[in-house]
Amino acid sequence: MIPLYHDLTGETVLVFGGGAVGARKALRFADEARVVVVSPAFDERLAGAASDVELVRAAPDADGVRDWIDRAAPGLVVAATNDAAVNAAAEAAALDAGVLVNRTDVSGARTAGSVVVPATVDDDPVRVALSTGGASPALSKALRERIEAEISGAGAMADLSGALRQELKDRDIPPAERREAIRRVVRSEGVWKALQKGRSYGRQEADSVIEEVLNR
Ligand SMILES: C[C@@]1(CC(=O)O)c2cc3[nH]c(cc4nc(cc5[nH]c(cc(n2)[C@H]1CCC(=O)O)[C@@](C)(CC(=O)O)[C@@H]5CCC(=O)O)C(CC(=O)O)=C4CCC(=O)O)c(CCC(=O)O)c3CC(=O)O
Ligand SMILES: NC(=O)C1=CN([C@@H]2O[C@H](COP(=O)(O)OP(=O)(O)OC[C@H]3O[C@@H](n4cnc5c(N)ncnc54)[C@H](O)[C@@H]3O)[C@@H](O)[C@H]2O)C=CC1
Repeated sequence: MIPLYHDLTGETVLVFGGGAVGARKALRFADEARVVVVSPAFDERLAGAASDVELVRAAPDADGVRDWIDRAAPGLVVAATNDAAVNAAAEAAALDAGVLVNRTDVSGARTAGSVVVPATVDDDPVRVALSTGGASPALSKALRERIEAEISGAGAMADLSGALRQELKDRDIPPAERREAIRRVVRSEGVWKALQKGRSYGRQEADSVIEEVLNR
């Protein structure tokens, strides 16, 4: 499996099963996509939340699942019921329709078009995705918690170094120096520390790192 980042803006994600797992996936995808959950019952996190998730009370059988996929024209189907036959039908129908599918009740062998949801750490615009290839989701979660602590502040660093990188380009600094300067900024403990106090402190510290490289 090759990890890719997929923009689901403007797409529909169709989730079968509104239990704990269906709810978790639905709320995750609702950050970006339109989400529809089809299920006879809903986890309280879905039922309670005044969220953007559309709840449809129904318990389609294998054929019904196919109809739902045809009508909703989703970009991604999530099979998260506690009925393996319904999940299998959702997977088959999605693959027939050329739609990506996340089967939540199986690990291991995947077919083309089937996707796994990784554990993620988000510090916008930085995003880490982590998978164990389905071997141990609990380990994905544990590693995610470690990485969360490890990369705290990465979003601010991405914003700052992204801006500096553009400024150096605009100043026509030769590529080799530009790269060296940016590489030093993102590795500088001083800049990371200063950024915790605020962007302008980080900026000041980064400027001195950059000047040191440019004045060599
Ligand atoms: C294959 C995959 C398919 C998919 O869902 O995409 C899948 C499958 C299964 N998960 C199961 C169980 C658990 N899943 C979690 C947690 C997460 N599971 C997630 C992803 C994935 N789970 C995909 C592989 C990811 C990878 O490659 O590592 C995460 C990362 C993302 C998310 O779901 O949001 C999220 C952590 C999010 C976070 O916190 O960051 C926990 C931990 C807990 O609940 O504390 C447990 C209980 C402990 C355990 O069993 O490990 C079972 C057995 C069910 C049963 O026993 O009946 C199956 C089916 C099977 O194994 O057959
Ligand atoms: N991928 C993951 O991270 C994990 C996956 N699982 C697997 O995911 C599945 C779901 O787990 P939970 O949410 O904990 O179970 P759950 O029992 O809490 O939820 C299942 C939901 O599916 C609904 N449902 C039943 N028949 C349906 C149908 N025909 N159409 C639509 N919805 C239907 C039920 O009403 C219920 O709301 C289980 O099979 C489990 O093995 C479990 C834990 C983690």
